[in-house]
Formats: sequence, C-alpha cells, structure tokens
Amino acid sequence: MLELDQLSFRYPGQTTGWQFGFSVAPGHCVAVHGASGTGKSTVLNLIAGFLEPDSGAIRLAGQAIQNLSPWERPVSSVFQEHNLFEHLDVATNIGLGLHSGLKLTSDQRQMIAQSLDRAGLAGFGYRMPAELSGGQRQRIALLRAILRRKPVLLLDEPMTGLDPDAKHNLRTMLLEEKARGAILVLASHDEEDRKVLADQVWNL
Ligand SMILES: Nc1ncnc2c1ncn2[C@@H]1O[C@H](COP(=O)(O)OP(=O)(O)OP(=O)(O)O)[C@@H](O)[C@H]1O
Repeated sequence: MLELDQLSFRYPGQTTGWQFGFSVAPGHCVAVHGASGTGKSTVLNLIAGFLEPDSGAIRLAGQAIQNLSPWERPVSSVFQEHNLFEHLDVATNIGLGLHSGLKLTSDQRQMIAQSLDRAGLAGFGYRMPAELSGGQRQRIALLRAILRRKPVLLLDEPMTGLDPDAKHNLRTMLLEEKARGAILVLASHDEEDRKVLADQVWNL
C-alpha cells in the first residue's frame, strides 16, 4: 500500500497549501484528478522526493519514505521534462537503473531492443537523444521508467505527443506493470489514459 498520511505542503511564500490523505494498493492505478493548477504535479513531486512536505508521512508497505532522497525511493517517474542524458545513446538511457554501471550486457541490450520495438522505435538504440522528436523522447523516458521495475511508477502526462499506436502499446506495458503489482500514480488530462489504466481517482 502507498499511503499519504496527513501530508501537508505549502510552497514558500504562498498563503495556501495542501493536505493530502490518500492510499492505493499494490497492482492498482490511481488517477490524480483536478483542474489545471490544483496540485497534480505537486503531489507527484512530493512522492518522488523532489519536494519536501511540511508534515505528515508517505509510507510504502508500512515503511516511511518521506525522509529518503529521490534516488533512494522505491519510485520511478516520468515527468513532462524527460530528463534524458544527452551524451548517452537511447539504449544506455533506457538501461540506466537496470544495473549500476553504464555498460549494458548483451541480454540487457536485447531486452531494451524488444521494448523499443514494442514502443514503435525499433532500431533506435544507438541514436542520441538530440536526434529524437519530442514524442520519441517521451517514449524513451517512459520505457526507462517501466524497465526500472520499481514498486511505484509516477506518471505526469505520460502520453503527451504520442500517436494512437504508441499510446496503445505503452498503455499495455503499463497494464503489465500493474499486473506484476506495481502502484501507478497517474496525472493525465487524457480521458482514455484514465479509463484504461485507473482503478480509483484522487480528486484534488
Ligand atoms: N515552485 C513553485 N512555487 C510557488 N508556487 C508553485 C510552484 N510550482 C507550482 N506552484 C503553484 O502550485 C499550484 C499547483 O501547481 P501544479 O503544477 O502542481 O498543478 P497541476 O495540477 O499539475 O497543473 P497542470 O494541470 O496545469 O499541470 C499552481 O497554482 C502553481 O502555480
């Protein structure tokens, strides 16, 4: 279970803030819902550890994680800024998180090649990020997050700029993540994303 227990947060200098109290079970996807500016990205950033709450707790399987740094958290994220490493090729970008070094084994290269294939990017493994379109970068960031196989996957507008085929394939991969027990936290304006993926809604 991922729990946000009386988690409060206010941006410095602002007079109003949020208090979140939500939970979601393993293998489930929650859609964070609300109009623009209601705090969807903020709640994802709190879970990811990019923002620090003023009080309250974030727990996963009963363990408090709010004091862990972002890279220590059992969480992987796809945010609107894709954060690909520009000096590393696509396969190495996706492979980050599969292992501690940068050099991929042939098995890992093959697994990554298969995932690129499913995302409609066959043969892109040796390309550099600068040679990709925005939608292609988005798919790479999503594949990287999926292949990390973390207990929690944070998805902020994950399908932006993708064509229908790519959306379909990536949603299928996300459903497979749910089936293996991952918790998905999804902020998306795309009705279809919510319909296909979400089991519950957090209204902000
Ligand atoms: N660094 C910041 N400092 C102060 N206020 C901020 C900061 N970042 C976001 N906000 C404000 O907090 C509120 C929530 O922002 P957030 O990005 O979480 O909304 P959102 O629901 O994700 O919006 P959208 O759907 O437009 O992406 C907004 O009013 C925004 O202006």
